[in-house]
Amino acid sequence: MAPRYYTVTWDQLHRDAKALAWRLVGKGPENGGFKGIVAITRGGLIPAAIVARELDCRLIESVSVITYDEEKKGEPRVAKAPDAAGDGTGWLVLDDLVDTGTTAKVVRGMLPGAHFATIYAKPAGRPLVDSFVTEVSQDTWILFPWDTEPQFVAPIARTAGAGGA
Ligand SMILES: O=P(O)(O)OC[C@H]1O[C@H](OP(=O)(O)OP(=O)(O)O)[C@H](O)[C@@H]1O
Ligand code: HPA
Ligand SMILES: [Mg+2]
Repeated sequence: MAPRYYTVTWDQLHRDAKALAWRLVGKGPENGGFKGIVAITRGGLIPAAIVARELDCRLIESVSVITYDEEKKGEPRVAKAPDAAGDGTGWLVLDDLVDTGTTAKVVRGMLPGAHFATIYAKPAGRPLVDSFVTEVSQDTWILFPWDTEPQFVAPIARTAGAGGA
């Protein structure tokens, strides 16, 4: 069956990232706010930039998890560890979405003390996140604005084989 696509525009991403920030404000070291944000590259970078601005947070760390290699499909590899975040206690980890949970499992293993948040969550990965905004079905592929661009589509009349006026 063809996958369902959920297209997210820049406007929608900004709105959803701010909705996530609303859920996170007032959380973190006993309400004083998080020590810092760990962005999971690359998809978490833009959400982290938006949430950092809304939470007035200026300490940003990153972690790079590569979940496939040419040789071994699906073996997650940590290309850059989030050294500044220690065990994650008092830190907020951000990603764009959780799908199977593979990435989240690896990052939670490194940062067990962190609050883990994503903008979008699919059912399989949902148990791994502490906060998220929108659930999408497992068979939906989210198209992010950084992966897409508006393009020309022919008028229906031309694609339906009918002659135009
Ligand atoms: O729950 P999972 O099945 O692990 O899928 C979710 C992860 O997949 C995507 O990243 P990807 O690995 O494509 O790398 P990128 O963020 O650098 O594009 C997305 O940004 C999440 O990090
Ligand atoms: N969309 C984009 N990237 C992804 C997805 C998705 O639904 N799942 C895992 N990586
Ligand atoms: Mg990613």
